Amino acid sequence: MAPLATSTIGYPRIGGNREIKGVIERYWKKQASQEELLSVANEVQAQAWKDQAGAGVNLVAADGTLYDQMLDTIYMLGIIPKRFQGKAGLDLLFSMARGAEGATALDMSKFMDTNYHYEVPELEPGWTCKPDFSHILDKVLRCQATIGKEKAVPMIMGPVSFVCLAKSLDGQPVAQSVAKLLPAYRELLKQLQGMGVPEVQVHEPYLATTQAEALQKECSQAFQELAAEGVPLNLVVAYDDVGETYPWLVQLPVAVVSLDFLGVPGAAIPNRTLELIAHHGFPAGKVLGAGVIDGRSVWADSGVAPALISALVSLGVAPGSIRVQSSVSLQHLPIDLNKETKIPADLRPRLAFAQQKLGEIIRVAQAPLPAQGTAAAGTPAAAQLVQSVREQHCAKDTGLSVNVDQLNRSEPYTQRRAKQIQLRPFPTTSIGSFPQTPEIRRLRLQNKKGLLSDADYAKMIAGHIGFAIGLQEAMDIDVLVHGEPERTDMVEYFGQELNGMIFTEAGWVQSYGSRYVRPPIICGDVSFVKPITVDEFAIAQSMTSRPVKGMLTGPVTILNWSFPRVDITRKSQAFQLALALRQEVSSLENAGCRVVQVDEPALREGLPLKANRWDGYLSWAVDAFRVTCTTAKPETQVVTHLCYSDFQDIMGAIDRMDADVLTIENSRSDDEMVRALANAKYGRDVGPGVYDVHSPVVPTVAFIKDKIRSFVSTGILGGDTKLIWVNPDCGLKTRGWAETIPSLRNMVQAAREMREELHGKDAVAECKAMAAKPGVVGGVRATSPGRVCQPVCSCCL
Ligand SMILES: Nc1nc2c(c(=O)[nH]1)N[C@@H](CNc1ccc(C(=O)N[C@@H](CCC(=O)N[C@@H](CCC(=O)N[C@@H](CCC(=O)O)C(=O)O)C(=O)O)C(=O)O)cc1)CN2
Ligand code: MET
Ligand SMILES: [Zn+2]
Repeated sequence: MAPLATSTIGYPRIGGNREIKGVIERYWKKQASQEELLSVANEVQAQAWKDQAGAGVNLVAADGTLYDQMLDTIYMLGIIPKRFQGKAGLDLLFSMARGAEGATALDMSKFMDTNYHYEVPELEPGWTCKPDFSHILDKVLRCQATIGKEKAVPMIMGPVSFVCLAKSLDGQPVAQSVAKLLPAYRELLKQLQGMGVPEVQVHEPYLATTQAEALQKECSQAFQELAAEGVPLNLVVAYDDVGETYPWLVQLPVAVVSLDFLGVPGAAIPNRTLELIAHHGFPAGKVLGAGVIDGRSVWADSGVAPALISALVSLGVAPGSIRVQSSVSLQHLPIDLNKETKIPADLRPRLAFAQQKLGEIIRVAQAPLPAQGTAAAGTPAAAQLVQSVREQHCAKDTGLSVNVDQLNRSEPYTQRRAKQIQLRPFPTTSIGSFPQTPEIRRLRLQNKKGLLSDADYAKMIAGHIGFAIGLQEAMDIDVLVHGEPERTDMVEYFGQELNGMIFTEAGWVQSYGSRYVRPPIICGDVSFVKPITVDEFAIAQSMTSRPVKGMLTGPVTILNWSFPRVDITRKSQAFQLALALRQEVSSLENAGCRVVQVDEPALREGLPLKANRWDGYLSWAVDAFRVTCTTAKPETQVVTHLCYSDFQDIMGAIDRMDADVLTIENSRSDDEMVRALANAKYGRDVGPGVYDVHSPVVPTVAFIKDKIRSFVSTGILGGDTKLIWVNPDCGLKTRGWAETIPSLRNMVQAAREMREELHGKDAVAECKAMAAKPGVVGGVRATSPGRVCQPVCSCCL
């Protein structure tokens, strides 16, 4: 029997040795010319296409980007916000991504439910489309020249997803905006057809969301028009099943429908794609792009892919119209397992990175097939088939349960808060990381290469911690951080220290632009080995009598930013992580830590794309966070940090986290979250970010004071403004000291002035009373056990 056809729908774009990062960062520093940049980029793309075609894939997506595919689409369509007009070429592209003099960057947002960020298009009032197809056409030409015309498939972001993932500032309905784009898309398709492409992939990831159920009219209209150009279209919907849209989606006038059969690795509720086909059938005459190789998981296929393909054939889909491909673009995976030298031998055969996934695609396409059509769609036999695939291949719950004590702190906030550190109004702090300077990175590299001993490395790190502490004291910050210099990354670092997780040496995955991560791999039952963060905390606390925060990454974020197991559920893994991190919280407490911060920036991105699965996710995700923290004594202040705003719709879950202090990214969302917290009558300490950490611009004192005033004006905390913390939006690791020092200094000054302005005499009296209490030395309380650390503001000294 002839093997099935094969295709790819996206591949890592960063280069086997992170060539794109290297050359772009040099270009930004004016150390590489435009010619060099483009020549490296072309070489990286050609290599990726050759790797895919060389592995035997029939149809290869002409992927490749310098920064982000959505940014490329914005550029291609020429939907340029006014503030960038007048710019062109790479200057325009990078200005939109990173901002320029007088023009703030486009917003960045999480792409679907991944740790990849895309540049958010802006549809300004009166926006127009002035397309420039030269780059995409050039890319397709190069791809054709590299692997042959019959294999090179252009890929574009579809018009519906483009509009729905954009910021619609003109208030126009989706249909109208899509209609405005269609002439440009049609023109592009016409030109591509002229180049003799076999088909065009139109990626519409948004159609995997619940919101897409309401977009039938928009999609029909769009695809009718696009199909009129005559070039075969491949509608690619990845990241989940298409749910309720399936019956009309498969009838759209496209030649190929590419679907994701796997969804999120480790999901408890199986992806419904097979079920939908078993129920409704798949239209004859169309090709099914069967995304059966898991593009989100580093685990090698354990048999689910051939089982899914066999099921499709049994359900009557003709083998001649099935294509084997990955469930989502392989961009979310590291490139090559062969680059790793330290993966345990027993694990290696069970893993597959992007390159190895290509081999799996080919193998599955060659596997023997059952007889066609033995279980007609819509019959009990079809349902039975789906059931059996599920039973064999779905993640299992380990039944790990947590008891009520582990879910609740011993005292409610109202009772425990008074036992925790008491600070002046508008206390200041930061989110954790300080600039990861080239010097720190160099130390780590030297240590890795064996040129710097572990002991010397630790000493140098201690020096950086000392610098951070001294600086914060000098700036009069209230609650200090050690600065996280020892961490490569907030998730990778924990992956290196916990049982059941391994990390890679070169397993880079693009997070945004030129910033990459090496997600750890959860490969067994996760458990605590020994304290992870205590040494650095203790060094920091020994240098100051002000409270230093213990700094942990929460269980949900570690899970969402790692490659999870696929044999047990995400929930089971989250609880394992929580029980391990819980011991870290205790270890910190035992070392004298009075404030523990448990970061959960990825809590929101883990939300399933289907709204009806939100409650299930939030229930275990928040429980896992609680299990981590409930071991804390009432006296210990638990802080959490969330970024990426937009929590209005999960306010109940945020409240249920029961953190004593909630710090949130805020400055780019116009206080939307602060208002939402105020409206929800959120009742615990909050620290909305007062300035954007993604920009090198130093915020002025006046700017920050305005921010604080705006928080107060929302009526948050029922007007009890003393519990409003003053902190930046997020960690400062990607910033330099040159802007960090003046920014923090202005932040402290702004807090000081606002304190005087709004709390005036009261605040001064309180500080004096506090200074008079036993244990307070020179305005700062000693840190002997049982005593509360309490810096007192300068007005009382
Ligand atoms: N996992 C994760 N996801 C996240 C975030 C996050 O912090 N972590 N934050 C949000 C934004 N995402 C981000 C992702 C990456 C970076 C980032 O700074 N990445 C660094 C890499 C960080 C790192 O691991 N650095 C290593 C250095 C690794 C390295 O490149 N070494 C060089 C040599 C060292 C050098 O010359 O710099 C080499 O081996 O060749 C270290 O600190 O030791 C980068 O791409 O530049 C920032 C934000 C959302 N998602
Ligand atoms: N503590 C972490 C930091 O400051 C939190 C980052 S959230 C992406 O970097
Ligand atoms: Zn953050």
